Amino acid sequence: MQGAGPRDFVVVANRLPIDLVEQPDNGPARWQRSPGGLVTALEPVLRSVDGSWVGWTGTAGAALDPFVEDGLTLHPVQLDEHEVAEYYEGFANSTIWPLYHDAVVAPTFRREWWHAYQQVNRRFAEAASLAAAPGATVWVHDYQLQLVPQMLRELRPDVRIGFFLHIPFPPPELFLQLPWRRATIEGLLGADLVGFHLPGGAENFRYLARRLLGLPSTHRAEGGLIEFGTRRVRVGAYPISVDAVRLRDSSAEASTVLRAEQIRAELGDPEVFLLGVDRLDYTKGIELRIEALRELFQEGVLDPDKTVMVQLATPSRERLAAYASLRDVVERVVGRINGEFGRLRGPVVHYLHRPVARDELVAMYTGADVMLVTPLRDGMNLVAKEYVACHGDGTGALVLSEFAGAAAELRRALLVNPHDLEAVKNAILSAVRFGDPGLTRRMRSMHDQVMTHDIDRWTRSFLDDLRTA
Ligand SMILES: O=P(O)(O)OC[C@H]1O[C@H](O[C@H]2O[C@H](CO)[C@@H](O)[C@H](O)[C@H]2O)[C@H](O)[C@@H](O)[C@@H]1O
Ligand SMILES: Cc1cn([C@@H]2O[C@H](COP(=O)(O)OP(=O)(O)O)[C@@H](O)[C@H]2O)c(=O)[nH]c1=O
Repeated sequence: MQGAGPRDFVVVANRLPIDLVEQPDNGPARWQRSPGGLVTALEPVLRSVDGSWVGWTGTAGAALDPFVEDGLTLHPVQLDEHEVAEYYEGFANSTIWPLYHDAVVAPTFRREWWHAYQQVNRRFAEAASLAAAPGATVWVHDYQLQLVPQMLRELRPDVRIGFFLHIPFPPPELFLQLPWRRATIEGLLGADLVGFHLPGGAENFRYLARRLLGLPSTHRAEGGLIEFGTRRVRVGAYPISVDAVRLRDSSAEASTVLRAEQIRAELGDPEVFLLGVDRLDYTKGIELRIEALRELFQEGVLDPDKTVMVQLATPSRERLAAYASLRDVVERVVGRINGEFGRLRGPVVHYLHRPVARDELVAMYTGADVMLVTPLRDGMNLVAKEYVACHGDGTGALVLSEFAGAAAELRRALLVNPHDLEAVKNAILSAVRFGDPGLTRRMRSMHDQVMTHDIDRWTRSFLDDLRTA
């Protein structure tokens, strides 16, 4: 293991894999795993190549020197309070995040947020430039850092730059609303390879490069490269995945199986155990799946005495009004269903508004009969793949929104349009037909898909293409 000096491989993402979290009692701040699928996916990648990771600590405050933590070399990027408000909460999460997720909440366009976004992207590019050895490969991630590829190329023409977008890349009619649309496409074109989860995102990007910048692409047969000045930028689809072997193996461990049984017992040994696992985000469709369950109880087609749902909802972007009001909505629907159908011995929906550790999560996946994944729009949704990886024996059922990137691969899930409440209800009813051989076949086929399309394959396919781009 080298120290914190320049490396041949550098990951650049908005967040480090660990966050510095203030303690409520004014105790010393503690490091804690950062939320979200990007960290789940990239941590094993970085460990396998002994590179370094450039990112923010999740807290406004003083600059920290690079350091090594749990075997990972981390280069913290500092943000002050103002930048957290304007770059992270503003441009990243109140402009780009809603715009790229079908505008399910109206995006806000503010010039001062854009200026903060440019300023912070420049800081990340400078930090990446310091962290990268001559000729290094630098892999930039996600919507918070779309300008970094171009800025880094200006600073370090010697490095190879990949960019991967973890959220959907929107259709042109939405993207064109962005006042800084040309600068955003130019920023991304600083990369040698721009990757998306789905072919549709790659197509949207090629179309916009042509329409906004007049840049032609080569024919598909020649790779659909965008010709940008003297360079050719490769664009492609690389659906991200999970550490499938590890999940399969840990779900089969005796301690996990025992914990899964204990969880069911703690829930009162229900006949049906439904599970939801999300960041508390308005894109995830949490409230609508609980409403579907309530209607099924109300109509008498599902028995609340024999059914329990666990909904995990990690706190996310809590200072933003859209997230605070979502929390109110979710807590209201949870209160309503429990008020109407709960018993003295326990609620029908157990709602945990805090992060849950990986081991406990794997035990929940293993024990749950039905996984409910109903986002209105989602780049991929690793939770769906994690559940499938934990059910190699063909047990379980997955209700999955058509609007999650994962639906493109998990075609044998019980696919639903999450805007159609009756469809969600029907899918839940199909999922609880235990003993139906059709359900077993579905789970086995999806398990094979996830085992053969895992995180290693994603990493290799992106980095191989970057190497030859
Ligand atoms: O850093 P936060 O603001 O707390 O948000 C957490 C992460 O959320 C998003 O994750 C996405 O990446 C997943 C892996 O590719 C994908 O499965 C999911 O559909 C996306 O929503 C976000 O893109 C990350 O940058 C955030 O760190
Ligand atoms: C609630 C919860 C989740 N996790 C892990 O977080 C990620 C979530 O990734 P996904 O792609 O589904 O969505 P976002 O990136 O959040 O948009 C997944 O790996 C979960 O296992 C967790 O570890 N603990 C939790 O409590």
